[in-house]
Amino acid sequence: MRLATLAPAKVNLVLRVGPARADGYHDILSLMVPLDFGDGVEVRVSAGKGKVTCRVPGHPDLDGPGNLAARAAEAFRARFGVDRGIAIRIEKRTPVTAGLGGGSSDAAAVLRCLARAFRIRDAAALAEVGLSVGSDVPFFLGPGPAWATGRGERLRPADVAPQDVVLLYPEDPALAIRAGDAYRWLDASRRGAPTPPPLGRPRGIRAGSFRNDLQEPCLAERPALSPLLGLLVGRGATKAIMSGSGPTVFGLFSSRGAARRAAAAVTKEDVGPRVRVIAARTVRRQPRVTSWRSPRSASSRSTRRS
Ligand SMILES: C[C@](O)(CO)[C@H](O)COP(=O)(O)OP(=O)(O)OC[C@H]1O[C@@H](n2ccc(N)nc2=O)[C@H](O)[C@@H]1O
Ligand SMILES: Nc1ncnc2c1ncn2[C@@H]1O[C@H](COP(=O)(O)OP(=O)(O)OP(=O)(O)O)[C@@H](O)[C@H]1O
Repeated sequence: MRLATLAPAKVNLVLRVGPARADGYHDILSLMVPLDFGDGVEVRVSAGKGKVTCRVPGHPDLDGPGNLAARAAEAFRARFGVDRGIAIRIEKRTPVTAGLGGGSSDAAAVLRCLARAFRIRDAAALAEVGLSVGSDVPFFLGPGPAWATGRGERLRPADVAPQDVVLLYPEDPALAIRAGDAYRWLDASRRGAPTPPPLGRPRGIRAGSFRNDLQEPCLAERPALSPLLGLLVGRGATKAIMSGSGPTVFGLFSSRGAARRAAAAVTKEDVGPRVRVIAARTVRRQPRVTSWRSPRSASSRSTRRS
């Protein structure tokens, strides 16, 4: 059986971060929204016993068992007692280590495909498997925009009208930021400072309240990101913030046309040759899974949508 879906990138419109917990993670309050671009993920389930394999054409560093998508498939097999072979192929379009949740989304896409293939309807068990792979994975298993609390695994759907955004992703590896470092820098910046106010609860969805607590410490460590935020505002963004643990920054625009014009107006002279500019839109729903069965096992419906 062959299944395919899109693994959307995400932005955090709000990311508030509490103090470090005893387990090393932080409680967050985040408004997470999928985008209309991302990776293509294909999963082939063999008829008999087999291994998990993972290929990412053009990204040999992401091939193999260490890929979050492969780890999700292994965790799925262990949790649901599956021993069939699973071959994963990822068409990588989302920038890597960008703060756009690419790896987590690939992992969730594989879990969505496998849940469909093995008729798993226990959403809580699937979310647990996802969380064992990463804090952002449960969000990508959900239906769409959501307020995330806890480590990111407690989700409440949010009604977010499509937002037009321009992303600026600096490709220079010296600017990459690992999520653990971003949280550590925040903790260090808060040492000796007054205790931050409690995280509060999900609130109304207003551009004025969009903010990211990881931004300030990340800009202190990566000063080259500050001009990118200024540039987005200079090109008409109503607000510009960093996504997740960065280094991607994004600006919000009043329409798709305004976002496209702003993206086209950002030149290499403005940002240098190594900043990728992407005009995108937030979406209300995660993409669907499509499946094909081999002719022998096919029922009367050869292509179905969930
Ligand atoms: C920055 C965000 O992308 C916002 O959505 C997420 O909080 C990070 O999610 P992720 O990349 O899936 O992160 P994980 O792989 O679970 O964790 C990587 C590291 O980030 C830190 N981490 C992550 C999530 C969280 N709520 N608190 C943390 O302190 C921990 O040091 C952890 O070891
Ligand atoms: N399928 C995958 N796609 C991208 N990165 C992956 C994948 N599998 C493993 N990785 C590794 O995971 C790390 C984080 O990559 P990813 O692109 O998910 O970061 P991110 O966008 O910053 O994530 P987040 O926003 O969830 O913190 C990278 O070091 C990368 O090598």
